[in-house]
Amino acid sequence: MTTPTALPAWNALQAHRQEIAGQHLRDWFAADPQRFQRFSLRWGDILFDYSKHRITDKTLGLLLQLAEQSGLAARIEAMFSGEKINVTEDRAVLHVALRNCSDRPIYVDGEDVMPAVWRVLTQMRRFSEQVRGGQWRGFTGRPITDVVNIGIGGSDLGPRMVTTALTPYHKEDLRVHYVANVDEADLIETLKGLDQETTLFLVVSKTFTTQETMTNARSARDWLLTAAGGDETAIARHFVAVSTNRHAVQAFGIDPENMFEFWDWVGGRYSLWSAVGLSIALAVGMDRFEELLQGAFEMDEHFRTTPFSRNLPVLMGLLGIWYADFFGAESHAVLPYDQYLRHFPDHLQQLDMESNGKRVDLEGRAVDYATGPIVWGQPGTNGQHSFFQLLHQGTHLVPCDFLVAARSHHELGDHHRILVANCLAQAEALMRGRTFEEARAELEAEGVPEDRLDLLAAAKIFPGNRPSSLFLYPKLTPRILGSLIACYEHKVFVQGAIWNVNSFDQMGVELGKQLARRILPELEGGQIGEHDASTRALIEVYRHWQTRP
Ligand SMILES: O=P(O)(O)OC[C@H]1O[C@H](O)[C@H](O)[C@@H](O)[C@@H]1O
Repeated sequence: MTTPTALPAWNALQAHRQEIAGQHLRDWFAADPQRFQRFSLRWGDILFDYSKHRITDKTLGLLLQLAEQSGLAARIEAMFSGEKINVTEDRAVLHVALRNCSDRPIYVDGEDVMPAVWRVLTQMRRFSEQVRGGQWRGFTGRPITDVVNIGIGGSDLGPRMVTTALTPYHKEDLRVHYVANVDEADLIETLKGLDQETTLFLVVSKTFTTQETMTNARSARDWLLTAAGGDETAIARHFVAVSTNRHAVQAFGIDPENMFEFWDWVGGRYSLWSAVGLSIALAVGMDRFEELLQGAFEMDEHFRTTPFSRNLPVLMGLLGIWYADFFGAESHAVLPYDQYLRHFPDHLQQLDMESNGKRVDLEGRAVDYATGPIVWGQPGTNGQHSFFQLLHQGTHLVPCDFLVAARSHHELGDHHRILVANCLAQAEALMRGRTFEEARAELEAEGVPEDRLDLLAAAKIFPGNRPSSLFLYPKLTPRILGSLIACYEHKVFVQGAIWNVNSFDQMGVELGKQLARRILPELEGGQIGEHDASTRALIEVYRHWQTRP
């Protein structure tokens, strides 16, 4: 596999970057009435506007060449056909199989995985219908009113984000909660007001060894048993597990009958489509969950079969590379103008940063180009009243993604119109900016005294030329949401393929875990082992403060 910087298109892009250095998006728009038509894409019910990017036809041509030269097409084919592209863990990467709504078989090691996928989907349907229909009863015979998903990382963020996004579709008398943090405050605050007799726990962990999840699950089990008078048979009515590790599930005391399986070819941050999404199915019902899968499947088909020049995730991926590697942009903001998508940036942080936050390539060589960006964001309009200042006038270039629905799930005065107006206005302002002359003229018209005009006008300059994409769709339905999430997954794939990194392992999370295992007994009073002076002193002070009243 070639390092991207050695590809002819990479050098050409570097030269081209210099070529367009002094040029401004507002002039490009003024000179070309067709700019929006040329740089936007209508895919089903999703409109993707990428005309407010620092690109010309030539830029796009070169970026597409980069994709071709890097062998992206073969990489896509390798993923969809079950090749073990996660080379360090020697695993296939097949979240696409979880939403394969076609009758195409998908093979891993010569075995079609689809029958197992369908079996678990059927199990999820049966179980969620029982719980939602009130037939599944707690240990005293009462129906379930509250579901608590215990999991962290991919076993939390995806399901939490989707469940929140689909709030308008929830069954009203079944509440779904999420506990992730090992900080006891998370579990304690969640359990406040819940009733042991009517609470169902989903212990969700791919490995079933994650310290935070196991600790929370044990405390939840104790909480249940206190109310059940220590009767362990109650556990079967109140605990189900979602995992790849049957053995550990049994060892924890959860009946294998109550286990929902998934497989090592599903990465944690790509797992919401599997039984890891059980909390989603409980909240919105299995029909809606399957609509979510359908939306993702449609995006998969688009990604797999559409020429790169009209391929949504490919375009997104290439635009990200353009800024990360040729403009030095270090971060990427995701700004959903949708309160229900408030956890979308959190999910994308894990998806993108755990996938492409890598410093060695597929051959183990340290890379000398930028890889995955720092992803961050908040729902609009809230962000406008805090960090948008920096987006507009700061010294950093931050490419932004705006997401907004044309219609709300509610009708309340002109709220939604105001929301949309703000979203479009922010993208426009970032792009066009405001010149010194414009600012000065406005101030003059407002009657600002002559001696303050220059100073104020200087402060009111917006350089503009700041890039953004915008997704517009009719309404946030399960299907649209499925397509959007899958689109971001594939965008991450495209970038990882071009950067020549393994987007599917996460070695960077291990070292801290190992050291925490060493430090834990030292905090409990054991002998303090080898540490740097800082860590040792912190352990000592911690221990000292345990003895203070
Ligand atoms: O699902 P689990 O095995 O409990 O893993 C939960 C999370 O923890 C790990 O540290 C990984 O970094 C994540 O990718 C994973 O999603």
